Amino acid sequence: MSHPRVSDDADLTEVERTSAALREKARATLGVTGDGKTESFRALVRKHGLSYYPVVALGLLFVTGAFQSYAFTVLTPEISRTLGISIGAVVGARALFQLAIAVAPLPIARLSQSRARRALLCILTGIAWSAITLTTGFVTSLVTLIFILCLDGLATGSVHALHAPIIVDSYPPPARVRALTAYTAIGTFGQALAPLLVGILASVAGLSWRGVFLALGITSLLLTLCAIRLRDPGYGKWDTEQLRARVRQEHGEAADALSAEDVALGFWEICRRVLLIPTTRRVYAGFAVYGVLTVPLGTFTSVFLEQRWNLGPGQRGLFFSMFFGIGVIALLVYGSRGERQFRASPVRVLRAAGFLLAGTVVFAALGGLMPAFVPMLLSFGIAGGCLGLLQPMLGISMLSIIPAHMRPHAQALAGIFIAVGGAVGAVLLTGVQDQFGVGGTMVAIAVPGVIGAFIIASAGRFIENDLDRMIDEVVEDEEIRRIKHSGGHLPMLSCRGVDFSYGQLQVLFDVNFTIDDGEMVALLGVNGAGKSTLLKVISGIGLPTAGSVRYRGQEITYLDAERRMRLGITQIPGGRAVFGPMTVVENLRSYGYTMERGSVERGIETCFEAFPRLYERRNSVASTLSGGEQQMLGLSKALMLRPRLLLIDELSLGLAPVIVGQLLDMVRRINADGTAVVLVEQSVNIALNLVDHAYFMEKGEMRFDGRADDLLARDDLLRAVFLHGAGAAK
Ligand SMILES: Nc1ncnc2c1ncn2[C@@H]1O[C@H](COP(=O)(O)OP(=O)(O)OP(=O)(O)O)[C@@H](O)[C@H]1O
Repeated sequence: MSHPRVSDDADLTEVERTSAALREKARATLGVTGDGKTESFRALVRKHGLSYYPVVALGLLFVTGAFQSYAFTVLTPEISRTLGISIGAVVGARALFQLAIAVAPLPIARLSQSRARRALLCILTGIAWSAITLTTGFVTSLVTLIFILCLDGLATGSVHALHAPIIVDSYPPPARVRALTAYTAIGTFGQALAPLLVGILASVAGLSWRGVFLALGITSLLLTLCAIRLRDPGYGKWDTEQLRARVRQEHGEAADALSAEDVALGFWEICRRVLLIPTTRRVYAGFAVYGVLTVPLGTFTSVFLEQRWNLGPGQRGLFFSMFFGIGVIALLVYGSRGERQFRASPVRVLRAAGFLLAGTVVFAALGGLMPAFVPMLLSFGIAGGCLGLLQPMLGISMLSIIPAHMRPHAQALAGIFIAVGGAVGAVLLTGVQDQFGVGGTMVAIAVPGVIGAFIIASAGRFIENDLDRMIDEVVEDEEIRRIKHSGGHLPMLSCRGVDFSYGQLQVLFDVNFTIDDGEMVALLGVNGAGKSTLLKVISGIGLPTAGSVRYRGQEITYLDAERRMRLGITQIPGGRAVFGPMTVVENLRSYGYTMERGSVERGIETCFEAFPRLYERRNSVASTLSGGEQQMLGLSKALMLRPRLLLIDELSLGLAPVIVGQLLDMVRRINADGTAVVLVEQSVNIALNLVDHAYFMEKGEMRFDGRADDLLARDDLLRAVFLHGAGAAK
């Protein structure tokens, strides 16, 4: 028999109780109070001894980032004439620029992953893009233009990855929407100022486009220097860390000095985890449409203004100033209203964002169709107002549901979606321009825009759930630390509230499962109940859509399968768990690829001692082995790796009783040597003979969790197994 179960899950029940008790307080800590009341921004800044500097400094960096881009937008016709390249080529070069912007945030997020040095990265990239803007004045061909634009795009990456997360970490949740809108307002003001400045430099000061870039480069450098005192506030100071403190308060404990866990997710694991959040996915779809709008549309609008309305660079500069200027006004007016909306419910913010996106495209299309100048200006003005509000609204919705240290990654991914939208938009709109002229491009933008608006508004359905999920994750994490610290018992592995879906098909529902060190448990249920899926969630082959997996007290829910294997979790999948075309020895060697050479050979010896039949067939190709021999080979993986936790899926299926007996003896031995075993079995008889503790699943839910003897008394559950004719002999 396996080791007796030490844990009665009381500690984990305590975690769930605390999570439930803290949820409302936690939501308030994250700024969602449900009442929509707000204190003034100034009062909040004073109360918490904060300053306006982060908003202003980052806003200035945002402004300088805009210079190069908008000088380009306004001067597109002149640049294309001087360099002798078509408008299509310029739009293509801009698409590459967007691609560079898209790629850049990823390494920037990576650089700030383990250490909070976001401010430093922002300043350095600010200096870099100032130098690049300056150099743009010396471009002589399409190739150098593309090169410069790509460099600029790479430097601009920090805006996407780091600015909003720094703002969010610099101010407490009740002030965040306003801090973010104020930052966006300063940046948008820069977007309004940049074209105006370009217009003035080009027409009033009479500079060529090259001169304009030189002047902007110097201005950009001076503004960047104003941000030099920016410091990183640290990750999650106002939210996730506050939530942790609340957990400790709940238990009347002082802040403890536990060290951080070392199962930190890697870069791609974080990206994958962010992409699993339903709200985030929809918001990203919205960002893609935002990219279609902002990237190529700016360039086409400039050409549209020249061709349709004969506007020179100065007048075009004025036009864009108006466009973004209205965005600034909208942001200033919206700031506190947005804060109230968010506090009442973030669903409202997302719905409003959907409307605004629809408004932007519809009014931009109308602007393209207007026969008279003033109505055209008015339409674009309204579009500018809507567009200005979009980014902070999408930004705050997304960042509020993502743990602090993952926010740069989330922003970086948003940048990619904007860029992909931009690139697709450039291709589509160039096609439309060829067919229907530049006015047609303005109208064409309405279609994807309205679709994007619906997608964003639909994210509202998920955001409340996703917010609670983040809260639960942090609270649970802190609870576990506390239990560990106070010497409470934690099971070796625990799955709490696990949901899992294959695409749209949900197959696990709120599943709880635990196993102790050295224990052997059975996981039973009819075909299709979700047993194999639960094993996949534990071993990391599948990632849950909700819930957590903890192993030796550490959260591993989103850790790669390979990393889990190195931590001691090994799965022997159901059916033929071998590499068919390889020989027995080659299969054994492949299991040991994480081990040292000497131990691999020793491990192979052990397997041959345990299964002499395998030794006889050592040079045979695995696909020619019998079912029982293949299972012996599969089980040898555990003998080689000596895992802490072994997950075995249907060892006995279709095998003769004598073979099953041999295999099970081996499982017993492995377990007796200290490996905990989860045995998924169709045969109730076999399973219950081996274990003290059993689980029973039905239709994706855990229907029984208790002593194996007690399960035998549950006819209601076991009858299902017998009716399915699953081979139970009891
Ligand atoms: N790759 C997949 N894609 C889509 N659906 C899947 C996939 N794998 C399993 N499913 C579905 O998920 C549900 C649970 O399957 P799972 O294999 O986890 O059940 P099980 O309890 O292990 O059953 P069995 O004992 O037959 O292996 C089933 O309805 C199955 O059809």
